[in-house]
Amino acid sequence: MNRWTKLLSLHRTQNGEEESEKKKEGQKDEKREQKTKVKVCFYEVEQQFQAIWYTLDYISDLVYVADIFVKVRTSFLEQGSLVQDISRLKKRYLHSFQFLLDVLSQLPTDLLYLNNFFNSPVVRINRFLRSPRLSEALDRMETRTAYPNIFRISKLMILIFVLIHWNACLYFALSKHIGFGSDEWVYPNATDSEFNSTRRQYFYSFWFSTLILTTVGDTPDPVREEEFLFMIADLLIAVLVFASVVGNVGNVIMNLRDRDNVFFPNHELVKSYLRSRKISKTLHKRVNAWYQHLHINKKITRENEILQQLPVTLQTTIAVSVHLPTLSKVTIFQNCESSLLEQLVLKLTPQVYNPGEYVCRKGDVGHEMYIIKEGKLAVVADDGVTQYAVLGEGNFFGEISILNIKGNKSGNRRTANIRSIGYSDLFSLSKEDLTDTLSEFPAAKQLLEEKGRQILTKMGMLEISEEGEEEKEKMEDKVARIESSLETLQTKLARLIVELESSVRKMMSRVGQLELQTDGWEGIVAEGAGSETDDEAEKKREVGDGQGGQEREPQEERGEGDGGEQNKDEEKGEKEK
Ligand SMILES: Nc1ncnc2c1ncn2[C@@H]1O[C@@H]2COP(=O)(O)O[C@H]2[C@H]1O
Repeated sequence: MNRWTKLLSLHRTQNGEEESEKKKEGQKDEKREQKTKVKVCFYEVEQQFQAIWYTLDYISDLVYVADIFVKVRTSFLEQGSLVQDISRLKKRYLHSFQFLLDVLSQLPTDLLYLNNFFNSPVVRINRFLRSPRLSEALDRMETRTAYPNIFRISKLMILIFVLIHWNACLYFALSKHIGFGSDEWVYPNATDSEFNSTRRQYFYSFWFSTLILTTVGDTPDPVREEEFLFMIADLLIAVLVFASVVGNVGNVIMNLRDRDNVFFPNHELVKSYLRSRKISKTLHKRVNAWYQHLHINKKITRENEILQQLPVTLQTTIAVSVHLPTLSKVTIFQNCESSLLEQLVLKLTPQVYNPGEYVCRKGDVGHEMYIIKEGKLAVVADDGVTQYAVLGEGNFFGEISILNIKGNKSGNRRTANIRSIGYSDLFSLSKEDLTDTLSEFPAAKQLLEEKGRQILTKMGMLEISEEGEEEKEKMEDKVARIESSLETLQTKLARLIVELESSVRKMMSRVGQLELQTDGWEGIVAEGAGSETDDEAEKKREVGDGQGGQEREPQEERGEGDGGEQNKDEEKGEKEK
């Protein structure tokens, strides 16, 4: 605060001194003095509102300092995860180029005011180093605003305005440097009462600058070299300004048209088609009325296409939040699982019908069913006048012809005419999508079929033949029998499994026992082999001879003999095991 008052008082005393000097010195000295004041273009404005200028300057400095704190605490993404650790954030910021710019922009260059030569706001030029941060902030705002086109145009206009303002200041400063009124190009003589006021000076300069930068008006021809240079630089900038204005405005218009084309079907295209095909006026009017209704009431019929740019989960969430109020009014969807709604919601196609238009006609092949979002529709007789029923918000229709209800005499044909009473907003759901979804949700399918059956019965279009009844009973019997035999099979299988398990256990224990028995045999067999006596060898030989004698025995006995050998082999095998 002290510094601020000191700076103020310093400035005031300097100004006071300058004022008195001005009075003392003559006309020649005045010109020299003007040259030093060129640094500040509209000097009087600066003098008159010094307090305001200083306050604004230091408020903006405070904002810059606050921004440094914000920047230090701004988290960043590292390998997809958000880093919020303060020490890491600090370290990152302190090592960044942004930090260097921020420090340089906050250097207290205002102290140079103390030097008479630098006594000009130009000493604060280092604050311009903050401009990348400003453009970053503007970019963020542009992505967040709900009106990006208006924002873009406003930003462009403000930038052009600032550019024209700076150019006006430069023009005035140059005029002052050359001498007011010294030729046609410069600012007219400031001593002239008409051009004396600061307001007039600013407005004239701004107007002059606008003429040059927008290249829309005739400006006096430059006379001096400085004037030529100024004009050349300005005209070059003007080309860029003009190009960016045209480009940006063009972009905005394109965006608006694109948005309209995505939101609503292209009216111009259909119009020219109708013209080229010489369509009758009444039909033309109906088409126009439909387009008008879409535009005026913001009925978007291409929601699915617009949302397609988003990931599926986001699409579903948005679609559910938009359409849930309608779907929750539909009786069949009221108590159903949320997953069914989620599956359905992306398959719904919005459709809008004009008053008196038929949504479907009796006898047509049904390809989709409809859910009423808004409006009223009538089930009408073929005369188009007699109304059987009126359907409203939350009702659905068109399901009978696509559900393949058993006994439906009309098959896949529409059972009634449905006509829109006023404008009506519907969701259509194709046969394929409905079948796909309902295959996973049999309860909803049953409800739909039940409702269809009720209507068909009322209309006497449901066929319940005796043959059909018998067939049904037979089928039910068969199903019951299959069920009971399945149950018996299941019990038998369970018993078998238990038996198998117990015999496996028994076998294992037997094998264990045999292993224990045969453990000591190897050693005994080896010993026996070594001490085999001549008598034993003799006995063996005799046995061998006996076997040879058996070969000569009759057939019946051979069988027994073989069996005896087989038993021995089995015993050997078991022992080996
Ligand atoms: N009396 C009625 N009341 C309500 N809705 C009906 C009536 N008659 C027919 N509909 C509906 O109108 C639809 C016409 O096409 P669908 O036959 O596919 O399915 C029909 C039913 O959903």
